[in-house]
Parts: sequence; C-alpha cells; structure tokens
Amino acid sequence: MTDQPEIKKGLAGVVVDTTEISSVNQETNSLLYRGYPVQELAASCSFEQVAYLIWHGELPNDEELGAFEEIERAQRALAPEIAAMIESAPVSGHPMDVLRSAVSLLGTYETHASFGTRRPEDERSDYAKSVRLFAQLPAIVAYDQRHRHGMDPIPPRADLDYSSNFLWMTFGELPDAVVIDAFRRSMILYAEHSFNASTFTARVVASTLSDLHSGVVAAIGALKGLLHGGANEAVMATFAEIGSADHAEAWLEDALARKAKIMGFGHRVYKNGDSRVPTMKAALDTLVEHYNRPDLLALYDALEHAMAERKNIKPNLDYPSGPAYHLIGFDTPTFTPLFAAARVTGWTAHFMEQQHANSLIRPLSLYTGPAQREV
Ligand SMILES: CC(=O)SCCNC(=O)CCNC(=O)[C@H](O)C(C)(C)COP(=O)(O)OP(=O)(O)OC[C@H]1O[C@@H](n2cnc3c(N)ncnc32)[C@H](O)[C@@H]1OP(=O)(O)O
Ligand SMILES: O=C([O-])CC(=O)C(=O)O
Repeated sequence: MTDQPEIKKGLAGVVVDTTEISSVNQETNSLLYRGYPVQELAASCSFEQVAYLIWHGELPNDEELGAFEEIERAQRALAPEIAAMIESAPVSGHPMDVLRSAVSLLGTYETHASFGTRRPEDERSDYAKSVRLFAQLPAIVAYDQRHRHGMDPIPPRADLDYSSNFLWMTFGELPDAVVIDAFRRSMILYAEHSFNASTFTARVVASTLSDLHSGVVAAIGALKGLLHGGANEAVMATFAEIGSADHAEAWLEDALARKAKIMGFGHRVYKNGDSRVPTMKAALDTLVEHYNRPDLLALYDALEHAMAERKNIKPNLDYPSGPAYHLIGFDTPTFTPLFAAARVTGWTAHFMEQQHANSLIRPLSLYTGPAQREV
C-alpha cells in the first residue's frame, strides 16, 4: 500500500499563513487586535477607533480619528438603487440574503482593478471601499429590519457616532446610554477573529485576485451558517423552545439524546471558554437590569450550567450576544447581519493583507472515488 497523506478535516490545527491583524491564543485564552487585548479596547474605545486600528495597525490620534469619522459619516446614506433592492426583496428571504445581495449590488458601482498585477493605487481604493462598506452596512441592516415591519426608513445622522447612529436608524430613537454602550462593545468584540471560516473565505477569494466586494459577499455567505455566525440567532430560537429556566436541563437532555449541537456553545479554537464572553456577558447583565428581564438571565444561566455539567462545553460569543440583541430590540434574524456589520472590518483587512503577500489558495485532496475505468 502507498503512504497516504494525513488529512486534517476542516483544516483543524493547520497553520496556513501569517497575519499581523489579530492573534487568538487558546493557551492564554486571549484575543489581541494588532497587539491590544480586545477587552481593553471594548472598555475604552469607540468602534470607529477599533476599525481604524484593524485597518491601519495603530490606534488613530485625534486628528486621524476626526478625519476618519468625517469620511465614514459622509458615506452612511444608501443610494436609491440599494434602497429599491431592499424594498423589492421578498420578506420571506433571510436578512443575511438581503445583506449579501445589497453588498453585491454595491460592488457593481465600484471600479475594480483590471485583471493583472495589482498596483499601489488598487490598495488605496480597496481601503476606501472597505470604509464605504463599514459606513453603509448599518443602513442596509436597519432599513431591512424596518421594511419587514412596514416602517419607513430613517436617514442616518452625521452628528452621531457609529453605534448610536446604527440604533437611531433602526429604532428611530436613541436608547439609554447603557444600551448604546452594550451595542458598541458587541461590535468591537465581533470585529475580528483571525482565520475563522468567513474570513478565510474572503482570503480565498482575495487569493484569486478577485475584487473586495466579491470577497465580502462570499464571507457573508460563510458567516450565515449555523456553525458560524448563524449561531447567535439560533441561541434565541433555543431560548424560545426551552421557555423558562426550569425546563433547561430536561430540554438539554433531550437535545443531546438527539445528538443536536447546542447553539452558542463550543469553539474550534477556544476549548476552555471564549476570551470575549466575560466582556459580552457583563454587557448582557447591564441590559438585563435595564430592561428588567431576570427571567432571561435565569434561562441563560440554567442552560450554561446544564451544558457545563453534561458536556463541559463553554459558551462562545454568540451565546451572550443573541439575548443582548434581543433585549435591544433587534429581530432575531437580524442578529447575524449585525455580526457581519462588525466583521466587515476584519474581512476587508484580511482581504488586503492576503493580496499584499499573495499566493493562490489551492489545497490538495485525496481522491477516494472509483478507480480509472472505461466509458
Ligand atoms: C462566533 C462564532 O462563530 S463561534 C461558533 C458558533 N457556532 C456555534 O455555536 C454552533 C455550535 N457549536 C459547534 O457546532 C462546534 O462547537 C463548533 C462548530 C463551533 C466547533 O466545532 P469543532 O471544533 O469542529 O468541534 P467538534 O464539532 O468536533 O466538537 C468536539 C466534540 O464536542 C462536541 N460539541 C462541540 N460543540 C458542541 C455543541 N455546541 N453542542 C453539543 N456538542 C458539542 C461535539 O459533538 C464533539 O463531541 P464528540 O467528540 O463526542 O463527537
Ligand atoms: O474563530 C472562529 O472560528 C469563529 C469566529 O469567527 C469567532 O469566534 O469570532
């Protein structure tokens, strides 16, 4: 028998390239964006500062931040063609499908580098495209949620920061500061996570020298899946099914007997708990108090406890984010688009990093089909 290559299903444990954007360390249970611990960024930075850091490698000074905010705020409004596309999409379609289609349409209005060697000006224009997407995704998500309720869209406000404006465009009022703060933290925590499935998807697209919008469209498709970003909305579906804390244990027994995966638990990299969960759980606690929903917290705790007892598996970021977005007032199917609005920073940074030191991503496979035969 010939030697067979070792196959690492799902590329588990395989290091495929270097990156300067973030590091996920399972031993120390830490996540650093460009060297800064994410929990420290969440404690003291705006999402705009963190986005700038992810793209530029350094936090902005006051002047740089001012210039960045000016560009971002000036590009928030949706073109009528994008609004018309959202209006024309069937409401039976998932908000991630609408987001994916809207980004695809936005791509048709951008100029793309022609095929061939990339030039420095292409990198500059990819950065400009990234900032435009960052500015416009909130408007798409907010427009879509309102459209599904038959409500008129709310134009962006240039006097508000990213997080406040996102909530303003969705709800037509500014919630209490603790709500804006919890939302801001969630955006920072979701922004970047090294070679996760959707980011790797974007890098595969980048590696063929395709355009940035194609990379983001593909990444949105990868994020939608239940094993990735789709888990945050699935957490709320789980809570709705369980009903109340006293049913959590029995529900879990039944689900595990059916070999179901429990959404919001487990992680490919962190086997000892997700580094971001304590920060997001603290944000959820403030929301629970603000909205007076101890019942939701009791259910959250009961399922986490039962999962620890039965499987010793800990929550990932999607577990506290799902109920947090529910309390803020987002519709459950809108949770994953919120994740996408945050992660577009990481996707685009990786897209540009991949093209900067590119090698076509094209692994090998071991053929196990029928041996050669005659037609
Ligand atoms: C922000 C994010 O995208 S984080 C991920 C969000 N996704 C989810 O929450 C979906 C639920 N979680 C999962 O499906 C998994 O934990 C994943 C996909 C995230 C990671 O999976 P992998 O690294 O491939 O681990 P794998 O699925 O092999 O699990 C290892 C073992 O733990 C079990 N396990 C892992 N996660 C779960 C879970 N959520 N529920 C039940 N069992 C689980 C598996 O059944 C497996 O058990 P076995 O060895 O007895 O077969
Ligand atoms: O890293 C992963 O595998 C999943 C992910 O995107 C995250 O946890 O933020």
